[in-house]
Amino acid sequence: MSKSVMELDHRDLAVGRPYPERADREPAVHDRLAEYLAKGLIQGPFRRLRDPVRALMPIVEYAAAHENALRILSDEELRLQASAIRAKLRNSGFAPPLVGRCFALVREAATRTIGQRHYDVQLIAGFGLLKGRLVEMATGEGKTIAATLPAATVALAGYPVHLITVNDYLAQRDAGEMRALYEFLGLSVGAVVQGMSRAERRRAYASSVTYCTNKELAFDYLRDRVALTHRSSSLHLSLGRLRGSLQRDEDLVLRGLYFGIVDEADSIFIDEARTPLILSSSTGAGEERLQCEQGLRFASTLVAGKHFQIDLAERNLVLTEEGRRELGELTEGLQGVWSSVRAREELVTQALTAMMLFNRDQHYVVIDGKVQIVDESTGRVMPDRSWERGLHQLIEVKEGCELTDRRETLARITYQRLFRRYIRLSGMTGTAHEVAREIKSVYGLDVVRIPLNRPSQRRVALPLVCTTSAQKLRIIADRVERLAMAEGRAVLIGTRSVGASEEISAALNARGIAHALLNAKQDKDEADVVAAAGEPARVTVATNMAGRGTDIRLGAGVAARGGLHVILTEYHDSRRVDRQLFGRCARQGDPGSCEAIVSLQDDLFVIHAGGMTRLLARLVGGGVPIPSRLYQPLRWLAQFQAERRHGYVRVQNVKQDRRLDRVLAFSGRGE
Ligand SMILES: Nc1ncnc2c1ncn2[C@@H]1O[C@H](COP(=O)(O)OP(=O)(O)OP(=O)(O)O)[C@@H](O)[C@H]1O
Repeated sequence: MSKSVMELDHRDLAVGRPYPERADREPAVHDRLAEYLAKGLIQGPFRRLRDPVRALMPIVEYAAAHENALRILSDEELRLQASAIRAKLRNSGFAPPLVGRCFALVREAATRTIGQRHYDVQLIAGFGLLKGRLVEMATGEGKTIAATLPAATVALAGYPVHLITVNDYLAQRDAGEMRALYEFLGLSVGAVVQGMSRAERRRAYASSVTYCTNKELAFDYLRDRVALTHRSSSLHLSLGRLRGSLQRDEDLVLRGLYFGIVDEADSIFIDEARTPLILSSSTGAGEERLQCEQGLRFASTLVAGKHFQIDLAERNLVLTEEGRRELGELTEGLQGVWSSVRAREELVTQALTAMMLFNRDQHYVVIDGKVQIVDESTGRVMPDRSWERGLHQLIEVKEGCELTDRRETLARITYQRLFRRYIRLSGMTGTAHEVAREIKSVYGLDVVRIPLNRPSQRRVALPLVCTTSAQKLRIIADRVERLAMAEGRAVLIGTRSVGASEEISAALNARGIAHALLNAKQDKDEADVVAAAGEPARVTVATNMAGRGTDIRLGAGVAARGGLHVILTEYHDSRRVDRQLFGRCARQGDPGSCEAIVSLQDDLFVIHAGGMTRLLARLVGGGVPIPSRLYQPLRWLAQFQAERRHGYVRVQNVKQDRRLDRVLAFSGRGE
């Protein structure tokens, strides 16, 4: 039976293969049965007695034992300690007493370089990460610094470490803020972000610790897979390297998948795991523009409900029998793609999808005459990505843009499969327990909840549910006027789409309320906008770009006035994402408050709980909303339905992956 991630010790990291990664095989049925029985019969009765946090606590004592001795050393002597511990880690592995000593060293180095001393709870979290757990640390509890403990320990032992996060801003910020610490210990740091050349990427991945995003990592890995498949086998790779004939540096960018620490792990493991990553190459636009224009023209003559059915919740669209007949008549006598029944139905279905299911400033933005996809979970544009099967070109024609070339798939992978290939994987997030079961079954990671460093002072107000969007905008503007203008607090308003952020911005402008806007279209000054968001009377309107990971520091006097106030203007498909937005306030024991001001016209309610929403709208009429728990069942139902649908897509993704795996194994190809 293959070892689980938790059972590995440092020797497992020292695999001698040229491109180390874990073989990604489904466990055999008898192995799964044995594991199930062992858990149920042996561990089951004692489960309640086992406290996963308690098992990690001894690390605090081990580290404390070295603290005084390290504190009196000069910088030079401390650096010598760091180089002395390298060989020990390499030879004796990650035994808790040695890890404790290493953590004490990193803690002392952090105090001297970045002016922050790891809290005890951060040592516990760091040890959990080193052991391959998914640690749940509440928002703002300092995951960035906690991750430096296992990252530096594994890097000192000589193995490459990847710190994977959700966007370029965070990858760059974290690498920049932690650089002095790593360099003090004799380690190098790299960051991989969009737009970097292969040589720059290779240099960054050659560093001891590399900060990167899930997307950059996945595409770099896919490119390596393609390069590797072009060689006859990994045997060839080893022989080539032995002979020195293989120019490894020319075609591979990564050094394999050793130790991966995934930040915002629920977002990457769950929310982003609905779409497989596809590496494609250009095949030339050719006749496409004309076809797309014809497709959109035919599509616009078809009638919803009669010629096609739309399912907004599933984001799905199908032609009816009548629609097919109508299309046959419309295209009668036409040549090329229109003469094939299958091809024309596919093209017109995609044209309808482009028209009905993809909205500008929600699913994409048009910047410099180009259609750019907006990632719904992070609120950011993804300039290198395009939709498949002609959809991207149809949207370009719909928006009157230049047509980009059609793409052909070269390789594909799901996040589920990619991350299982790390020899040791761990993760951290503020919001994991809702999805702990899925994370355990798909990635093999146990969730450990880390206690707070200081009690939270966050005040969560009851939600306010307005009847209409217009009423919602009015109430939000009132609230901002009172909290920011009159009381001088900092206010962050979170929206779900670029369009919604612009609507709120317009409503604030109409009242003369100065504010900063941060969305996929205005992301140039992101670091400056975030840096100023905690200043007195500052108002910031942002999409999810300012959701996860963003650390808003309070300006002078703001804490005394109540801290940052966060307004959520639309519930997300998942409660976890709502909690992430609320987590921007009241960090590290600061004061802060948050509330939801939403409307019965929000997409989440209309699409996923339409019946209940209409009923409530009738009952309430157009009255002034009062904060209430009354709407909780509506929120619960809508988010439950949305999550259930996303869960279904993820399961299908994993199944398709397994099917592809079997087919590719049969045909002898890698990916
Ligand atoms: N040990 C420490 N000493 C001093 N300041 C700290 C310490 N740990 C964290 N902080 C500060 O706390 C703030 C929050 O840290 P960080 O952004 O890493 O939290 P987080 O857990 O990643 O939050 P989120 O869940 O929102 O991503 C930062 O300003 C950071 O500098």
